[in-house]
Amino acid sequence: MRAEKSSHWHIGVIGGSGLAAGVDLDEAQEIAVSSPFGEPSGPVTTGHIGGVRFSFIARHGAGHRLPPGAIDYRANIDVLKRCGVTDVLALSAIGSLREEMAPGDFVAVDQFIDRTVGRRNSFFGPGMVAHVSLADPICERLSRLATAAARLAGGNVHPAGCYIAIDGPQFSTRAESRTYRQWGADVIGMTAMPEARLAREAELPYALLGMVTDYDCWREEEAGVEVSHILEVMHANAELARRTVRALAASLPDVREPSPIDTALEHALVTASEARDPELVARLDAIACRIFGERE
Ligand SMILES: CSC[C@H]1O[C@H](OP(=O)(O)O)[C@H](O)[C@@H]1O
Ligand SMILES: Nc1ncnc2[nH]cnc12
Repeated sequence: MRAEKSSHWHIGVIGGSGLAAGVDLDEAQEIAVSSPFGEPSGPVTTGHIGGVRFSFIARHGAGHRLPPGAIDYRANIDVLKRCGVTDVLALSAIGSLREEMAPGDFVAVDQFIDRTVGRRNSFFGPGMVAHVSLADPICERLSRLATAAARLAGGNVHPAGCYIAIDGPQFSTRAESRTYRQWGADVIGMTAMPEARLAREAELPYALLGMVTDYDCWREEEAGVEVSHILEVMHANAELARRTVRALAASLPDVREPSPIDTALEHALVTASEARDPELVARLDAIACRIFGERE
């Protein structure tokens, strides 16, 4: 028998731009957790809301120190997993590529187009190869719960949307913005990839609530997006994000039923035992604890 996840929820919240102050947790404790994959964006704040455990990490670090390309997404996911997180809710500022997704709205992202390059996008590699499925990159259950919570908190929520991840740090050109619309992308950001890929490899159900801050630059008659505007919108909406997290805590079922994502690595590992790199396997002690805790 492989170790099962606990039947208690432990939600990891990744707070994006304008949300570094975190969520209000009871008996909050800040802990520095280290990762064999690198330097996480900062400490993890762990605590609870009404009996549900939450752990929070600020994606860009305290004071928004890190640009999207310098965030160690692997370390962030690894430390959340080490803290015992069962599910991850990511909160992000997003640009809208659709008229109907207006600034101030939430979008519960359900698909991605990944245009990022050169970011470390896997925990696996030579000596331990894994191919997880990413057809449905978002946990439908957590996304549904988060959507309902954001509505209860007073948000206008679009229940689906395709997020295109760009490297940045520059915003897009008008030609790119128009192209992404033609590709079927609904919203744009710089951080959800490889974050969502890595959460899947870590067997962590992942949902992304984006808060629309701008219309990027595809509306020809308007000036392109400016970061000062994005941060203004996010600061104005930070309380809505915090209320959403509280509403989520109140609405989670008492018992966390297992998710198929809890066993995403089950048939994904392809490297024969004798061909495995022991050093890499050791680094996977948290990410693949369910597998290696038993076999190695
Ligand atoms: C500060 S504006 C651009 C910045 O905001 C978004 O970050 P996050 O997803 O962490 O909220 C966007 O992806 C860019 O990194
Ligand atoms: N227009 C935009 N492009 C990329 N990332 C964003 N984050 C918020 N708005 C954005």
